[in-house]
Amino acid sequence: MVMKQAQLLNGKALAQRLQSELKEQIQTQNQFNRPPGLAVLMVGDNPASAAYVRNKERACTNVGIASFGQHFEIEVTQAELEQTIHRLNQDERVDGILVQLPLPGHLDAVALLLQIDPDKDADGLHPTNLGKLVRGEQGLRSCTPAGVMRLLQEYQIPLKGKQAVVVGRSILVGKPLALMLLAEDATVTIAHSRSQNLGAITRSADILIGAVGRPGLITVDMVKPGAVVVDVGINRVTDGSGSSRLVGDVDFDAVQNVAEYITPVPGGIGPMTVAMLLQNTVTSYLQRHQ
Ligand SMILES: Nc1nc2c(c(=O)[nH]1)N[C@@H](CN(C=O)c1ccc(C(=O)N[C@@H](CCC(=O)O)C(=O)O)cc1)CN2
Ligand SMILES: [Mg+2]
Repeated sequence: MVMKQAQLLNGKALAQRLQSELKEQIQTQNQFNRPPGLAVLMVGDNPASAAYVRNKERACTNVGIASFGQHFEIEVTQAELEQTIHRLNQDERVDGILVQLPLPGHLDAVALLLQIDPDKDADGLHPTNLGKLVRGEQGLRSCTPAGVMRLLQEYQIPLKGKQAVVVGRSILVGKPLALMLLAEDATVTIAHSRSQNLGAITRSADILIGAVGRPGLITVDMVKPGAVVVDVGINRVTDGSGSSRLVGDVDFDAVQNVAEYITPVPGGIGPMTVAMLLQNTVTSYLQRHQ
């Protein structure tokens, strides 16, 4: 039997297009006599975080957003970081501030995010912006879930009345994504690594999102034929020969034979996260001048 392969939801291509559009928008509008500005705060030397921060800063340069990022030694105190955020809140050149997560254990990320001016909250993680999402009001939206929604929209995936299952309940992805799907009239279930009968839940999904951070969590028997499968997991795994590669939470090779659409890792939601961050920064830039 010839199996029909799923169509790829190409986040990398869409992210590149969105970046080109933002670049043009920034070049042609430039109405405030300065470029938009983004400050990425990074603590310590976690190699994955350092790579993401480099990605973000490179993307800023590409589209014409000025970077005001700072890298701190792992010993930095909560007070020092809070002072930096307060200074950036006051800095007129800065439209977006984000704290790269995760932070080392001695720092309180929740308390830190609370210090960011909600109008400069490029990651959409301040309680004010999360509260606006819960209430269905406009506000800055978290980048990874916003990237998922934008990619689904691009491929005109119908959401209204559909069963969406989000596996993962993080504040960065699972919870906000569930609310965004709900706002589009999907019927939403949040499951997680402790859910009983996970396979039975995921098999009910027309739209299945893997967002736990565990390689191979979503196996082919857990996917309804014809489902749209979005893989938010980004896991670096090392194979027997010692070389490492990135995989998501979904067993891509098997699942692509039953799904209708699927996101690859890499090249799916990761690049969309960066594109949404740039977009949020430009949105703040425009709104701060209104
Ligand atoms: N403050 C935040 N921290 C973290 C977030 C976030 O949105 N805000 N998300 C993740 C990491 N992340 C951004 O920070 C991120 C992860 C991956 C990518 C990406 O483009 N991945 C590429 C592959 C890159 C590679 O080869 O290593 C892809 O998937 O194609 C961008 C951003 C945790 N922390
Ligand atoms: Mg992310």
